[in-house]
Amino acid sequence: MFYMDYIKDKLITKGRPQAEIVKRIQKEYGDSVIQETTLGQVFSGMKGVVSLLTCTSKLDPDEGIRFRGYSIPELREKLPKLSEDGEPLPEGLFYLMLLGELPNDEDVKFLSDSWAKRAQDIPQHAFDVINALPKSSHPMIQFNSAILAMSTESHFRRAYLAGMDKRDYWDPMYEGVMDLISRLPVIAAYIYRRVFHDEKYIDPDPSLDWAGNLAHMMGFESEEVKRLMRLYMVIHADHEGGNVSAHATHLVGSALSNPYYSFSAGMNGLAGPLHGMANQNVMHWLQRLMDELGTDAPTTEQVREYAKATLDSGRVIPGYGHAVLRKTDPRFAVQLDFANKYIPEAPLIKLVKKIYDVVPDILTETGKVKNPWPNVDAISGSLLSSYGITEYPVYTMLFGVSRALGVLTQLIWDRLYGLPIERPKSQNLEWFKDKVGFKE
Ligand SMILES: CC(=O)SCCNC(=O)CCNC(=O)[C@H](O)C(C)(C)COP(=O)(O)OP(=O)(O)OC[C@H]1O[C@@H](n2cnc3c(N)ncnc32)[C@H](O)[C@@H]1OP(=O)(O)O
Ligand SMILES: O=C([O-])CC(=O)C(=O)O
Repeated sequence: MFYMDYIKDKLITKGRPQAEIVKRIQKEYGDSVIQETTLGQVFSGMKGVVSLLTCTSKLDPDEGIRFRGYSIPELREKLPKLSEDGEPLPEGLFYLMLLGELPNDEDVKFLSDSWAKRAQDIPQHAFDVINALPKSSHPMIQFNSAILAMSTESHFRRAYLAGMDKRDYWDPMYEGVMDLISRLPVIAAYIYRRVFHDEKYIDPDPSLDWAGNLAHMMGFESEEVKRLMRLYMVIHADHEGGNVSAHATHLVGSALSNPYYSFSAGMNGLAGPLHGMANQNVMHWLQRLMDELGTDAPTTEQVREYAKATLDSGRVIPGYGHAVLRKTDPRFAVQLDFANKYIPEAPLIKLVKKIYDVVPDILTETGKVKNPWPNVDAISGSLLSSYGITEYPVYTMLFGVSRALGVLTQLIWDRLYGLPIERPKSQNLEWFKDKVGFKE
């Protein structure tokens, strides 16, 4: 057993009975049919196939994400903040996802302090690995290389090799997850300053909260940027279990890979243009539009033509569409609210709104896009950029720092539940043809 803090104590008190339920339900109801699966679902990326047990958050196609039952507007109201007009602290969301209950100010302070302390012990070789890469390599390459390099510190790997009882795996997993989450902002800020600010690094300030400290280490001292960073870190944290980064983390973790290996797998998925990298691609798409038209305030007709040209050339419009959502993403809506409140005149925000007016109709006209509405990525980069974080290539990395909160919390719960290795069945094309009676 590792050092017992009160959060761990609460976790195991809640976790043991839940683990018992998982075992019992599997034993008593293992043969119950819960769903039928169509060939269309398999061939369209397993959409709608219920095949994962995830407790941290749940996605409704119309309402969007709820974290342990709480929507984003509810979180903004109920989670601890540093000031009345501030945004909720990501520490509080982590607490909620881990324990299923709302934290108080002391809980959040405990996590801020604990993460600040754990962030001090990053092994030098994690920075050496980053420095060995060309600065021109994408920040996600540098970020993920550092994550893998830090796996030398894995408590889980050591405990496993030492022959730990499998019922206790959650414990070193918790320790590794806490270390990893605490260290990601330091790594991300280091990469940002290395690539874009002449290697002029800024030391962490342990008196700051986790997201505030990230803004500080990146070189942004204003309360406004810190507030935005807290919001960004909260809204990107989790999107139930089936999205690529969450699923990849869970899948690799199911082989009892340590949290660093598991999270690294998730980050490789986040770096794909249809997932987290869409936030950077939105900015390229907007930039090209402004360059081609020579204005940051195009007309409706100009945006329509530009969007149509994108579709005609066989590309997707980044920031629009979703595999599950069927309405405007509430994460888009909350960022738009934020922008309307604080920076309504920012040219990029006006452009985002113009695109929102035009693109859904164009996507609907294709007759095939299931969700023509904007997702989180349609605005996040424009918001960051309007606040001075103008370097697009770091946006997915910032998304990754936030995503750690949800997917790594779930990894602790995976080990608490005692979930086995994941191994779905695959079949070749002949099998599917036979199954449905397909004739050539
Ligand atoms: C944090 C996140 O990961 S949010 C998502 C970020 N990704 C993006 O914004 C990229 C743009 N969006 C997309 O590519 C898609 O909407 C995805 C990847 C998000 C979802 O994909 P799917 O679930 O397969 O979407 P859907 O079932 O609606 O796709 C049907 C067709 O519409 C197309 N389509 C979907 N969204 C778009 C779009 N934004 N622009 C153009 N075409 C689109 C698909 O490419 C597909 O075309 P095809 O039949 O010729 O292959
Ligand atoms: O849910 C998804 O598939 C993609 C997404 O929006 C996320 O992971 O945040």
